[in-house]
Amino acid sequence: MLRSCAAPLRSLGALRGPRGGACPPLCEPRPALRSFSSEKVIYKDFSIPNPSWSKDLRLLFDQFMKKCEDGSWKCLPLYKHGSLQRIQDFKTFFHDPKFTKEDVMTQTRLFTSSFEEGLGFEHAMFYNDVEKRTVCLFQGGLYLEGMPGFLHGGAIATMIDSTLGMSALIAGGIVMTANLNINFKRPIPLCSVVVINSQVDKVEGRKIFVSGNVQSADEKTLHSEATGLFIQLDPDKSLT
Ligand SMILES: CCCCCCCCCCCC(=O)SCCNC(=O)CCNC(=O)[C@H](O)C(C)(C)COP(=O)(O)OP(=O)(O)OC[C@H]1O[C@@H](n2cnc3c(N)ncnc32)[C@H](O)[C@@H]1OP(=O)(O)O
Repeated sequence: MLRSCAAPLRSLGALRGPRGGACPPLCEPRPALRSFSSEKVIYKDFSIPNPSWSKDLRLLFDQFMKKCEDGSWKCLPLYKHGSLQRIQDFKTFFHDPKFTKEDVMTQTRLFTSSFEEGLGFEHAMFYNDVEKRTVCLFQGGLYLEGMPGFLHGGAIATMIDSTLGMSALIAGGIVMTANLNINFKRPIPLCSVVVINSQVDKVEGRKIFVSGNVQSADEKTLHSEATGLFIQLDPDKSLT
């Protein structure tokens, strides 16, 4: 029997905005309670400003929060373990305890949320349902260095994958990246703030085509352009 795992993110209650009641005032911690087996664990939402955020990042964040007020944009929560419902969906349909045991699963962390404050991927994501666009505000920290003083290409690719992936995830439920193409056009200085834009271009069956770019906060520099193909997972197929 085909089990549907393609519930759009919005119907899973993971999107939040001031009107929706889930986005609390700026700069307040937004803890979430998740139960894992019989254990209750408190998770912190990492998409809120912290002291490592530069003025530019705070300014952009505030601008996007303002856009959330009329409901056109939603801020997306970021936990060390990813979107809670998505985790459960993936686990239900695709996690194989043969490869990763339950006790190990309790210790995992979402890659982009695994650095200490300010040293890694400081970011916040916003989504516009009408335009099918996801925007990520990203400040890459000191531990993401590639060439001296600049961000590592892999770190840039990670955030592009995450942002384009979020667009695909919202459109198609549980997806994985099948293909990601990036043209790196200008390097990104460490600790600077960039805006990653992404939108769903086309959906063909289980294939979700997404494109995007990375721009400086003042929109004067185009750092990268990217396209991605994300595949909606088939619950009748094993991943391994
Ligand atoms: C900040 C925190 C936020 C958190 C936000 C998090 C967002 C998530 C972003 C991170 C996601 C990742 O990095 S995921 C990690 C990296 N990705 C992976 O490890 C995936 C490894 N690959 C796979 O497991 C598999 O190839 C799949 C699941 C992608 C597809 O396998 P499948 O389900 O068997 O599908 P399959 O039948 O092969 O293909 C379905 C259709 O897609 C086409 N297709 C498949 N692959 C390709 C391809 N590379 N290029 C072109 N076309 C392709 C096929 O031709 C077919 O077309 P047609 O015949 O139907 O026309």
